[in-house]
Amino acid sequence: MKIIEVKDYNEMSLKAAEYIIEKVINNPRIKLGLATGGTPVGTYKNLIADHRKNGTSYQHVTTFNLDEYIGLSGDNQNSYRYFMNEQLFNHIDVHESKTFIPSGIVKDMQAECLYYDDLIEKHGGIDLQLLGIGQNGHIGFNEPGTSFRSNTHVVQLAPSTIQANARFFNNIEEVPTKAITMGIASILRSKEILLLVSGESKNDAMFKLLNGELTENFPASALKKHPYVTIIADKAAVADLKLPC
Ligand SMILES: O=P(O)(O)OC[C@H]1O[C@](O)(CO)[C@@H](O)[C@@H]1O
Repeated sequence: MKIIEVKDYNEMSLKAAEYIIEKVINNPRIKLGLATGGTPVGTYKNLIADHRKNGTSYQHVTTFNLDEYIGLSGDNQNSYRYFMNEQLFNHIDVHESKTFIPSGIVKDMQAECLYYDDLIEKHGGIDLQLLGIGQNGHIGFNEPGTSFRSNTHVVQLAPSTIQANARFFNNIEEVPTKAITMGIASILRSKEILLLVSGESKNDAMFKLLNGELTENFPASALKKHPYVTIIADKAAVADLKLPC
């Protein structure tokens, strides 16, 4: 794992955007794996600013998001489809038909899970997967205890995740308790992974990621098995941690 330490959230967001832009310029047909949550918002802002200023085009780019809440349709303001439209897709020239997010409202969720992994595979796989990390080490919505062999699946969200994500809802009761997420194996099939980590609240997760063992009790530790992982972490996230040189 390569670790890039930066000053703060803004620098992390800028560096991450530069990283992605370079990949898009080098491969205009790139398949990007995208994430939601607070962490990538600044990165998306920088991608939009660059698109407006320098004209980086996403016309031929295909995107796959990690996860979606069960029960929320795309026009629900708390759905991840809505989030992605608002935070990125509506502001760049990506084709809507090339932006994929698992559906949280179809009747047959098992079929949707199989379909999503299949869809990614049919597109030749994800070239670059952007990730955030939960305080409990979740990646996507893969909570502690998730099998490293998991493909896209339906999950029961951990109380700590519901609590952490309640800030986006009117009250905690509105936070869905289930989600559909790419599994750990689905994520690890990406050719390259870019993990963003910011803030003191992620310090403990960073410590476990760098110093802890490979264990399904800490989902992000699966990233140790991947040959091409870059982490961009800010000072608060790595404070007092010994970083490998
Ligand atoms: O970026 P945040 O809001 O801290 O969330 C961390 C992770 O948890 C999730 O919100 C749950 O999937 C991810 O989207 C995100 O990467």
